Amino acid sequence: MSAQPSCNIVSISAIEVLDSRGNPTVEACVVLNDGTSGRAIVPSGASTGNREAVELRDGDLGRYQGRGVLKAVANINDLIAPVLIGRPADEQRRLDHLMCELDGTDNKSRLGANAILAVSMALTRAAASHYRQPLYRYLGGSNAHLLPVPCLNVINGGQHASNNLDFQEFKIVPHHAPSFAEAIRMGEETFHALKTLLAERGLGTGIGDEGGFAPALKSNEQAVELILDAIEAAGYRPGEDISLALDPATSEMAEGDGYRFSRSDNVLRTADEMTDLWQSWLDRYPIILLEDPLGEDDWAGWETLTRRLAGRVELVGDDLLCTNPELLQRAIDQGVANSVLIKPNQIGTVTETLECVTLANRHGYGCYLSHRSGESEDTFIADLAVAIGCGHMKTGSGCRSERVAKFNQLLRIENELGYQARFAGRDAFRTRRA
Ligand SMILES: C=C(OP(=O)(O)O)C(=O)O
Ligand SMILES: [Mg+2]
Repeated sequence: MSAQPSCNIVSISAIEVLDSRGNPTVEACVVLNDGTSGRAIVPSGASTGNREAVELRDGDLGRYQGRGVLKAVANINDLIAPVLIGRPADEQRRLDHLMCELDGTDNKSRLGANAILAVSMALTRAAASHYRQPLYRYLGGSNAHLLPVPCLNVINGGQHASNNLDFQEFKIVPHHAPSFAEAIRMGEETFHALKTLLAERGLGTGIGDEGGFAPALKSNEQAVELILDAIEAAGYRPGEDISLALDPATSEMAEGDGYRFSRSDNVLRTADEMTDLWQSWLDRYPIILLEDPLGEDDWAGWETLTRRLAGRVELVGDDLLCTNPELLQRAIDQGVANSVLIKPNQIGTVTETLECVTLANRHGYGCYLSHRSGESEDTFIADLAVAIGCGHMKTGSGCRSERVAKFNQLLRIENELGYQARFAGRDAFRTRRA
């Protein structure tokens, strides 16, 4: 029997590249002694949670209005590379741990979560390439077979558009499909039907950061009603074939103890009034997932909301939980939410992302995988979705290449898996109490 050739790291390098908003971000490249390599680009959020790991920006260097990432790039080239070179790339947990130790802070503010994650993801890719395995199989093993339900963000508001919608994401969820490919087709047909309908009604068809339309509308409700009309116009049944998911990103609306809808009616609502509002929306509309229905500091409000609504809808903590196992443990202990949003750059390593997924699985919480509003052509999260079998993911809408890249990667994976592939469907969504 021949010995397995080693996969020692021979070089790690980084450069500044651009994200989908035209802002700089970090790309890392890891090369191994067998000649294989891995490359990864980190994304960037706009409506970020306060407890996210720190994205290091240059701030005062006069480039890109302070948004440059040359410090993060230098941290990879000068600080991380010397520590990791010579070590085996398939020791992901050890290497991620070493980077965290080298950083030495609770929130990765010294090296930058953007620096650490770029290397962490590039290491995974390099190791997968060394073992000649697709990324989803290297990460997920032989059980990686479940294709996620795509949640397409077809109307953008909040921090992702400069219109008058308070809520950030209005998504369609094509769950009644035999395959991922068919679900994407249903989603894109509805997206195009929505474009036609907006144009017919004299509404704008320009798009927001995540590729959804960003029209000026009378109310948040009107966005939902337009989408329901579009689903029917495309020939599908709202709630049966295609349901709705919302991310109102309410941390952005928090004011004192309440939430101000400053873009529409300007009313300040209490947490209880917000919960009443969501309950009335659940009564009226086929919504199966609500993300950040209350703000990141409103744990008391979340407890009540979870008691009232977790039996009816998936309640996802994004800003509240920040892909952070410690915050997720608190949610589990307090009976808050029944699902966690998974964004690798909120926590900063592949290892800690997988730890958060494991914790969620152990306690019956859903894992809802997510892109960021500032994305790139990197498709790591598409493979990650299949690897962890999370069953549902959001990655924007189908007219921006950085979002389409993820759909296309999932189409490739489904095709490659052939008869082994299974589409998650509606069962992927939690409707149970925490
Ligand atoms: C994807 C999101 O937006 P951002 O990347 O701006 O945080 C979100 O809030 O879920
Ligand atoms: Mg969110």
